[in-house]
Amino acid sequence: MSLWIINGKIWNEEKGALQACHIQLADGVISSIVDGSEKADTGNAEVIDAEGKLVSPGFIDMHVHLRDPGFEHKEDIATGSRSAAKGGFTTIACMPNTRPVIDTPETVQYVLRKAEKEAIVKVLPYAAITKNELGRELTDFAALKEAGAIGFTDDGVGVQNAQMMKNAMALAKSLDMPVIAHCEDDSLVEGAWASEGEFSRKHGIKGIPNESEAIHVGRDVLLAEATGVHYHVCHVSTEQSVRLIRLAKSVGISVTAEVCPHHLVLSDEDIPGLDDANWKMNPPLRTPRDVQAVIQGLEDGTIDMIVTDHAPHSAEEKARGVDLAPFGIVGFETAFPLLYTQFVATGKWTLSFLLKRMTEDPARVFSLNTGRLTVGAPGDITIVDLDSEKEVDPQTFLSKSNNTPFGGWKLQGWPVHTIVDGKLVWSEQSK
Ligand SMILES: NC(=O)N[C@@H](CC(=O)O)C(=O)O
Ligand SMILES: [Zn+2]
Ligand SMILES: [Zn+2]
Repeated sequence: MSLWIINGKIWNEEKGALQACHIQLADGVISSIVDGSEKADTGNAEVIDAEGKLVSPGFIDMHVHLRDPGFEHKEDIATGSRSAAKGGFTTIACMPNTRPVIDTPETVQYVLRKAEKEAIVKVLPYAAITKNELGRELTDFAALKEAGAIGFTDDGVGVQNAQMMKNAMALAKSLDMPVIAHCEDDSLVEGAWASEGEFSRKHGIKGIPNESEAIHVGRDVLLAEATGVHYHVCHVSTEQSVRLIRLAKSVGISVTAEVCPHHLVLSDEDIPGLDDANWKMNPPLRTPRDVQAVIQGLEDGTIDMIVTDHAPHSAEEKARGVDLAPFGIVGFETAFPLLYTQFVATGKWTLSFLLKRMTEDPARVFSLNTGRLTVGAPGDITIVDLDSEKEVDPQTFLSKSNNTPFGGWKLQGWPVHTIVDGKLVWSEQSK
């Protein structure tokens, strides 16, 4: 079976421009790329007429929450994967803060088997650093790796004990596996949900200080230096963290980092008030100065990639009020149009800059065999209508949850087809 994508446009790096082309996919891989001025010999193959739309490597999201097992009222592997496909993602890496926590080989296998049966995109599971993410006892890293985990993280909470983190890093290093860290010192955060800044001052509420994140980043880059592990920082949100990662990279420490669309686009000063928990996420929206610093960090290569941290929660849970509602927002179905509209359509970034942070760079950092459009590469492709403009309507999300602060935003550049291993898995027309 072969599939042709005709009349699309791919980014040509040398020319710094989009170039017309036809792409053939066969046996799951990209089998030929033909210049758009030539005629594609499609024979009796299935054909997608991309009509001048962007043909990109499928987006890769190395930080997502699929909530399966245990919290399937928020999301499950099937719906999470459909939501991802609609956002143009073809590979997603899911976090272990499920119930049970993904801390045994059996649970890793559960995720992989269910993904094999029900997911329409590639799902890569992380396993927990500590049992039940309680920070007390390391999991069996060797067995978890053997079962198919791609890295270790206690995302959702920070590893509070430095010796525990150092032991985890040494063990991960011996297995050639990365440690992925949610950086948060609990003692500095207690009871707060918004950042220390204009918003917390105006409303007279306790703020989360920037050091709560950066103190772990500083500790961990030193531990990464001591152990030699590949250390990856989750959802970087502060100026201080960016500074520490930049310094660590400059002295050759093996550190990489990610940032979320919401931390690039929103600050605490955008939070409308105290009655909408769709503005509550972890890390919190920081000050405009931090937003500028994470943008700068991404632009100068300190931060390697963009991830959504897709964190679905039910409407009922989010309606409990800002103090009681869980932290987190969904991200798959708004990520690309949000960043395209804010940074590419405004001329701040080139299209290729954005695409690389969502394709090539995560693939490079996590050694994934995908993320590029070359003959022989897996047929993971996203087709985007860069001209289409649409309002974000959370009610139309394929995710089970619709906890987003971006409802009603008018955005440009919506994915229209998603192809995984040469197979069309989602189309705008099919909804
Ligand atoms: N980001 C969030 O606000 N929430 C995440 C946990 C996490 O990513 O730390 C969740 O699991 O809901
Ligand atoms: Zn986290
Ligand atoms: Zn997360």
